[in-house]
Amino acid sequence: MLRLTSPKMALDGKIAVVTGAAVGIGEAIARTLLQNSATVVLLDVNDAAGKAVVEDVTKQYGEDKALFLRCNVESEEQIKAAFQKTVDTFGGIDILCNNAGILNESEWEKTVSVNLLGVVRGTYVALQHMNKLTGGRGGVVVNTASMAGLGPLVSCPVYTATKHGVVGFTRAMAAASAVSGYGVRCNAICPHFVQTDLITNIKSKLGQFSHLDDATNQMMENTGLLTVSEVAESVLELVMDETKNGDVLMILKQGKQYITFPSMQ
Ligand SMILES: NC(=O)c1ccc[n+]([C@@H]2O[C@H](COP(=O)([O-])OP(=O)(O)OC[C@H]3O[C@@H](n4cnc5c(N)ncnc54)[C@H](O)[C@@H]3O)[C@@H](O)[C@H]2O)c1
Ligand SMILES: CCCCC[C@H](O)CC\C=C/C=C/C=C/[C@@H](O)[C@@H](O)CCCC(=O)O
Repeated sequence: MLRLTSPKMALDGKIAVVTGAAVGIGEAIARTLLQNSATVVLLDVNDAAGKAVVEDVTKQYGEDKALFLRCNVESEEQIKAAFQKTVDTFGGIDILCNNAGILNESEWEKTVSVNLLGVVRGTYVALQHMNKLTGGRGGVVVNTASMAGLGPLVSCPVYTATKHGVVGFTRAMAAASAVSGYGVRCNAICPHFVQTDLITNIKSKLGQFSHLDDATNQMMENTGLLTVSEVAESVLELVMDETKNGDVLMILKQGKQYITFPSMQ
């Protein structure tokens, strides 16, 4: 295939928004998209860390390639403002990575609000800008689910529910978009355990299920930990491969695999 640009230029001119981008998987996603020439807007509630990432990547990729905006994905108002600022500043949105997420089985309603409702809010507001039927130029949404979106994590029933919801919402949105002609692809990643802040001090996050932390820790020991870069590379694959819509990519230490779901026909 004749490449008109180098692979690293593949996202030149594309505008990406990444939620939960200040640290962890989201930061790695943002950096990987920047490495591939996208312009990236980083959204997070951690101002200090988010601004530090932008300061660092600006040295590497130049001015006007990255912007941090404080945005709590629990707030539709803040999401609308951040996305409008993105469009006003850079001219549109081509890529959305709904990545922000927490694990807290005590504050389980907050976990639902961030992990599931935040993905719905982000997708619906982004569609107002990306949908070809309403003046957008199409694009792709990649949602960060989890292996806990494919099977139960015994110590985190609500977290598990949110991630199952992200997988189901992603697949349904992909189908709705394809049938409606929105021109927006929707995919999800399901990583196993990744070395980030989210998996530190697990016992303190399990609430009434804290007595089950041994089971989870044992699973973690058995499987090993993914790096954030390994996860970000999978997000890049789903962004770049325009054949991917409604796809769910499971990411394990020993490799990655697209999930096949039972046919509804
Ligand atoms: N670490 C893992 O083992 C693992 C595995 C699979 C999936 N995930 C998922 O990956 C995503 C990122 O998690 P991580 O491991 O990088 O965690 P992390 O705690 O290192 O980073 C999460 C980021 O999201 C931000 N955030 C939290 N609540 C927010 C909100 N309301 N609005 C905006 N930003 C918010 C945090 O400030 C932080 O910067 C989450 O959705 C998580 O469920 C994590
Ligand atoms: C308490 C830590 C929470 C980390 C949450 C992250 O999203 C990472 C989730 C990682 C692994 C989840 C594994 C879920 C496994 C279940 O699907 C189940 O199949 C496991 C049953 C035991 C087994 O079959 O090995």
